[in-house]
Amino acid sequence: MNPRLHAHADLAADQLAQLATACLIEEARLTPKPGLVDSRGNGAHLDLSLVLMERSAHSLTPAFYQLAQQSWLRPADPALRETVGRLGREGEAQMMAATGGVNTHRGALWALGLLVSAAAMLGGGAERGAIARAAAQLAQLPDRAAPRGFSKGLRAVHRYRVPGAREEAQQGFPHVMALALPQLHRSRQQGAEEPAARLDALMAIMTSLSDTCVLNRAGLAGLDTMQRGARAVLAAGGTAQPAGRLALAELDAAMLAHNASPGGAADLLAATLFLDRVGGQPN
Ligand SMILES: CC(C)(COP(=O)(O)OP(=O)(O)OC[C@H]1O[C@@H](n2cnc3c(N)ncnc32)[C@H](O[C@H]2O[C@H](COP(=O)(O)OP(=O)(O)OP(=O)(O)O)[C@@H](O)[C@H]2O)[C@@H]1O)[C@@H](O)C(=O)NCCC(=O)NCCS
Ligand SMILES: Nc1ncnc2[nH]cnc12
Repeated sequence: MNPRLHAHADLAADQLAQLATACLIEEARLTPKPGLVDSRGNGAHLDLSLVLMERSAHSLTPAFYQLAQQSWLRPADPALRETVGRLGREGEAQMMAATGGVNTHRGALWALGLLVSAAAMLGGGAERGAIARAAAQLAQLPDRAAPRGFSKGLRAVHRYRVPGAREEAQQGFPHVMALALPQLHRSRQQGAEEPAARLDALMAIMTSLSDTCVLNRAGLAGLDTMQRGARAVLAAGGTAQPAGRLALAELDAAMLAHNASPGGAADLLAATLFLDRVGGQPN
């Protein structure tokens, strides 16, 4: 690469990494989220806190930067997939070191890592649909260096025969593209303040996601509670409306009663905030 292009790629990689980190922090701070860590407290989690989530988000900035830099203007091929897999695993190790071994953002690193790579593959200026499709192409490629073995997500995917984090990415992030982004833009257009529009986008994801975090902690009953509760919030006019706010409080109480936390949905909200800002005009 010539030196000027190199400098441009470095700057763009830095911007993508800072944006991805900011989206993680904005997701974590958004309040009130049902069952999740937010500015009020730890939700259904004993080992997580807002301070830890923010430390974790910052620990991932170098990984996002490396992912963007190494993916700059490259095609989705097995060589890039293996590089992205290696950088993802290194990023996860950094995150675990920063949190003392607590899994804060594994799913978020997966989703945002692929999207950061995809945005860089397309040279930084692509529209969000193209970025999601490029991320899906990467996710569909085999990573020969990936260790095989047990994960809590895979256990839920097999036990309940549902799609998990892998499938969400391989399908081009349908919960982000078809549900959360349209809801975010609709709520803004209807006059909702930004936090309410973001909470509505989270609700849109929760109406249909098979969140393996919820399944592992609370089974199909917990997942049903999450999906029905999120639908009730949106049917009541969303979180900008008093009735929607009441339905959200009921959903929070129900999630806590199930000891359930929609960590996968929270990751996809961060991905939504990223694509909202990186991928062009509202659709
Ligand atoms: C593909 C990987 C994400 C691995 O996925 P897998 O399903 O095999 O394994 P998990 O370790 O369970 O991670 C999946 C995480 O994805 C989030 N998630 C869940 N459901 C969905 C869904 N339907 N769609 C999208 N995303 C989803 C979720 O992440 C959040 O929850 C985490 C907390 O989870 P956990 O520790 O299980 O839960 P707790 O209840 O807190 O635990 P206890 O208190 O009970 O102990 C938190 O991290 C959130 O982020 C799932 O956990 C991916 O890791 C992978 O293969 N990476 C390889 C490297 C690579 O190729 N990277 C490329 C891009 S960088
Ligand atoms: N706010 C949050 N609370 C709990 N788990 C999460 N995973 C990602 N964001 C989260």
